[in-house]
Amino acid sequence: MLEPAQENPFPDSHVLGEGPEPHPQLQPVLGLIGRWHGRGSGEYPTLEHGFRYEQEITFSHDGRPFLVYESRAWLIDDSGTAVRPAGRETGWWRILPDASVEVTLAHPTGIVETYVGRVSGTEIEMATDTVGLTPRAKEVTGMRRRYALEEGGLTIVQEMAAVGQPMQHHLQARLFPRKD
Ligand code: HEM
Repeated sequence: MLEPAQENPFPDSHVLGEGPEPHPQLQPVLGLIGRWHGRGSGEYPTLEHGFRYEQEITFSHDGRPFLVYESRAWLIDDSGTAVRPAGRETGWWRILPDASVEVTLAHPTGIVETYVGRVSGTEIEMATDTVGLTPRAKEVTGMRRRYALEEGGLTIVQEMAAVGQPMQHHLQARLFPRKD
């Protein structure tokens, strides 16, 4: 019997120039690949107070035409001290030959979203196509996201329709590349 491979021969990479060659379809989103870290703030009309957070995102790839996406956020107080973990999500960003994107995201809050969108230059806009909810998840009916690479950073803005409220602002953040 053959010995099993000791190492996965198809590793992910979040560093351009290391690991597999990025698939040519990833050309429009190469600038996203890497690790990002920064701060944001959020609000929603059902919440008494707005909030501030830090966020870490990793975009990686394994040579196929999709990005592996993971995001973690934690709330911070006015002095910047970490308070508690907050939004966390993971998923896949399929990049199609016409620079359209199809994204699937899963959340620990019982929510699964699919998005459709488009890359235009250094900007990606997407909106939910479907939202799946487990029986006790909060009622989220739609989300819109905009990711923009500008001035060496990544700006993210998210709008949400949820808990009986129409589509409106929930989050905005500005992230910068991490060196590790
Ligand atoms: C950076 C990511 C995110 C952060 C830091 C964040 C933070 C928050 C905070 C602090 C609250 C107030 C309730 C609480 O204290 O937990 C909240 C409420 C909520 N968030 Fe977010 N959120 C994030 C992403 C998302 C995403 C991706 C969704 C939907 C898929 C979402 C949906 C909601 C909903 C439905 C509520 C409840 C509103 C209510 O019941 O009044 N959030 N969020």
